[in-house]
Amino acid sequence: MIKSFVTGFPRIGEKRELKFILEKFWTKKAEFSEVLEVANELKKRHYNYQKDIDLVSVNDFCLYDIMLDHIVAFNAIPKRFCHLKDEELYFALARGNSSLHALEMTKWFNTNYHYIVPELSKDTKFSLNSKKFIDELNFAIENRVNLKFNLIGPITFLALSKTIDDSDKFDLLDDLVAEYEKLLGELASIKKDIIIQIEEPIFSTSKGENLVKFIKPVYTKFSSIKDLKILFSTYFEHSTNVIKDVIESGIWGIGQDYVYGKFCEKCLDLIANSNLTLFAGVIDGRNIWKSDISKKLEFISKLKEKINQNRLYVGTSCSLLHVPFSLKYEDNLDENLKNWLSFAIEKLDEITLLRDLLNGVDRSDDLDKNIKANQSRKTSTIVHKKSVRNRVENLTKFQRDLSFEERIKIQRDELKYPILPTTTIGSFPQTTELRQMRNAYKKGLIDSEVYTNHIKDYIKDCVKFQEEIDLDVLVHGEPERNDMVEYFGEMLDGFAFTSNGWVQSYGSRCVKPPLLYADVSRPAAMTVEWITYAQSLTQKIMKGMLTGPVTILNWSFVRDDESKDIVATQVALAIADEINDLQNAGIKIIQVDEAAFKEGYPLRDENIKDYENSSIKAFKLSTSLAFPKTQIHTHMCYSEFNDIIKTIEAMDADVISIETARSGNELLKIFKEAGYKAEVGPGIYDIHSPRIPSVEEMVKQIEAILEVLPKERLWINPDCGLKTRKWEEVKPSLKNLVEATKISRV
Ligand code: MET
Ligand SMILES: [Zn+2]
Repeated sequence: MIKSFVTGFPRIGEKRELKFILEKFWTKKAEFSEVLEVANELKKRHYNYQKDIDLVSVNDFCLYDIMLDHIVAFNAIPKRFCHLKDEELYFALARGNSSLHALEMTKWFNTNYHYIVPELSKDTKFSLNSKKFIDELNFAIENRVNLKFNLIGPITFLALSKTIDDSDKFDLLDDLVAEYEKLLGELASIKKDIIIQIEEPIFSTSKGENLVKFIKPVYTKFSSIKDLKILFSTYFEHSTNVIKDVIESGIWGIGQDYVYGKFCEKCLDLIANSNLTLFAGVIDGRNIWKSDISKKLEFISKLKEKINQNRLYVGTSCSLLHVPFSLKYEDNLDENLKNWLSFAIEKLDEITLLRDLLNGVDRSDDLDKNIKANQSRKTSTIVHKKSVRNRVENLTKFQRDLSFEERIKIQRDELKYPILPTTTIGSFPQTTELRQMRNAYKKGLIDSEVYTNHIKDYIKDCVKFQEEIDLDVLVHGEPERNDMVEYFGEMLDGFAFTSNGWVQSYGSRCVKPPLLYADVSRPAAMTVEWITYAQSLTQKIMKGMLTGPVTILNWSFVRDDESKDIVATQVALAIADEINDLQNAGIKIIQVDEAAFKEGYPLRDENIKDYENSSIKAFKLSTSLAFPKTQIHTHMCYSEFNDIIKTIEAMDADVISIETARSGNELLKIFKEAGYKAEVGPGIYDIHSPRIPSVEEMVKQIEAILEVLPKERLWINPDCGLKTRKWEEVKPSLKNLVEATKISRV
C-alpha cells in the first residue's frame, strides 16, 4: 500500500489565533500559560484535520520560528542573552528587549517566510536542551497522532547561521552532531522506530554543493542510532547531487520535491536500486491551485514501476506553511475561482485522494470533480481574455527608443534639476487616521467624496511640507495605498483577494498575497488622478509612483496555467499604459519600484540567467512607452549588488535609488567598478530607525559618496519609503537632508 505524508502544516491557526494570543502576551494582556493553552488547542485541531494522513508532522509547531527552537534546543545562545531563560529568553532572541537587540532575521530560501538566524562564534558550545522537542512528542503521542518527528538538519542549521568572529561555522559541526545524536536517542527511547524527518533544504541550493562532503559522516552516525528511521528531506528544488551520499549513509528514507525539483526524476533509478523509502512531494506546498490529480497519478505510476509500493509515500512538495489555511472562510471569492483553488486543508484532501486512487480505492466521484474543475479553468472566459492575448502576441515595441546617453541629455534640458537633486522614495507616514479612513471607505462606511477629500488633504499637506523644506523632486506620499502590490492588484483585472488567505511571514506577522489568476489588464488609469492632483499644487516636478512587474509577481500567488513570461508581459503592459497616461497628463518623472527584484532570485545558479533575462525583459517592457524626455526612476531596497549590477544596468532605468545607509560605500564602489552609467540615489539615511540624522552626519555621508561617484550623476534621498516612520521623525530628517545637500553643493 502507498501511504501519505505532509511535510509540515501551518501553525498560525485558521483565525490567526496564535498571532493574537502572542501579541496579547507581548503587550502583557495575557499570561504565558494562556499562550500555551492556545498552542495546544491549535496542535490538537491541526492533528485532527490531518487524521486521514498516514504520517503527520510533529514539531512543525512552534511559538515563533522553528530555527529559533533549534537555537534554544542546542543552546546556541549568544552571550548577551545568557542571563535570561524560558519564554523570556525565547522571545528576547526573536524580538530583542529594551536593552538587547534581537537575533537577525532573514528570508527562508526563496519563500516569503523569514527565520531567525543563529549567531555563532568559535566559542559556541552546544548542549542539548530537549524539553520543547520531547514535550511535542509526548503531546502528539497522547493525542494518538500517526507521527513522524520534524527537525532541521545540522548541516542546514549551520549553513543558515552566521558567525560573528569570521570563524568557520562548520568547525562546529562535530559538536553539534554529537548533541543531535543525544536528541535522536532520546526521541527513539520514547517511541520505538520513530520516523525522524530531518530537513536539509540547503542541498536544494547551489550553496549546498560544497557541503555534500558532510552528509556521509553525519548521517552514517545518525543511521547507527537504534530504534529510529531517518528520513533525509529536501525541498524547493532538486538535490540530485546528494542522493549517492544519502544512500551510502545507510539511512531509511529520502524526501524529494517533484514539483519544484525538475531534475529529481533523474535519480529515480538510484533510489529504486537502494533500500531507501521515497517520500514523493507531488502536491504543491507553495501555490494555491488545485492539483491536476490525473497528471499526478500518471507521474506516480512512473515511480511505482520502479519502486515497491511499500517503499513509497505521497505528499506535499514542502511544508504547507507557505499557503493559506483553508477556503472555508472565502465567501467573497468568485465561485469558479474558488473551485480552482486549494489551500492547506484542501491539499490534505488531494493527498488522500491520490493515495486512495493509487491503492485502488474507488473514489471516482472525487476524481471526476477534480477533472471537471481543472477542465473548466482551462476554458473559462474569466481567465482567458482574447484582447489581452492578442496584444501580447502582436507586440512590437519592447523597450524605449533612445539609449540612456541620448535620453539623459534631453531629460536634463527638460527637467533642469540642480546637481545633487533631492527627492524621497515615495511614501510618507501612514497615520492611524489614514488607515482608518481607507478601511472605512473600503467597507462603504464613508462615501467616495469624503474619502477623496481626505486623501487630497493629505497630499496637499505633503506637497506643502516638501516645498517648505525645498526638496527638488516631490512625491504625493502614497496615502491611498495600503500596500505597494495590493493597491495595483486591486486596480487591475486578473487579480483576486481573499478574506482570510493569511500566510505567515515571520513571528506573528502574516501577509495576504493577491491571487493573480487570469489574464491581466488595466480597465482604467490607476494613479493618474492622485499624481496630477499633486502636480497641480506645485511648480516643482512631481514624481509619479508605480510598482514594477517583477515585484508584483514576486509578492503574489501567480497562476500556474500560463508561463511566467506571458504573465509578466501582461502585467508589464498594464504598467506601460499607466506610464503613458501619466506622461500625457504632464508628469515628467515616474518611478517604477522593484523592491522585490532580488527576492525572486532562484536557489540554483543554473537558473539565474533565465530569471534575470525575463525580469529585465518585463521591466524594460513596462517602461517601453516612456518618452525619451520622461525620466524613469527605479528603487530597490537592499544593498548587495555585487552579483547583479549588470542586470540592474540592463534594466535601463535613468535613475536608481538604493539602500546604502547601513552598508557604507563598499556598495557604491561596485557601481563605479562596473562602469554603471545611469544616475544613482544612494540612500543617505536609514529609515528603519526612528533616529533623526543630523546635518553634519549627512554632509559627511554625502562627501563619502562623492569620493566614489561623480556629483553629476548623484541624487540625494533616504534609503526607502517613509511610511513606517512618524511625521515627527520625517520632518526634521528631511529638512536636515536638504540642508546637508545644500552645504555639499558649494
Ligand atoms: C519597499 S520599497 C517602497 C517603495 C514605495 N514607493 C514606498 O516609498 O513605500
Ligand atoms: Zn525600499
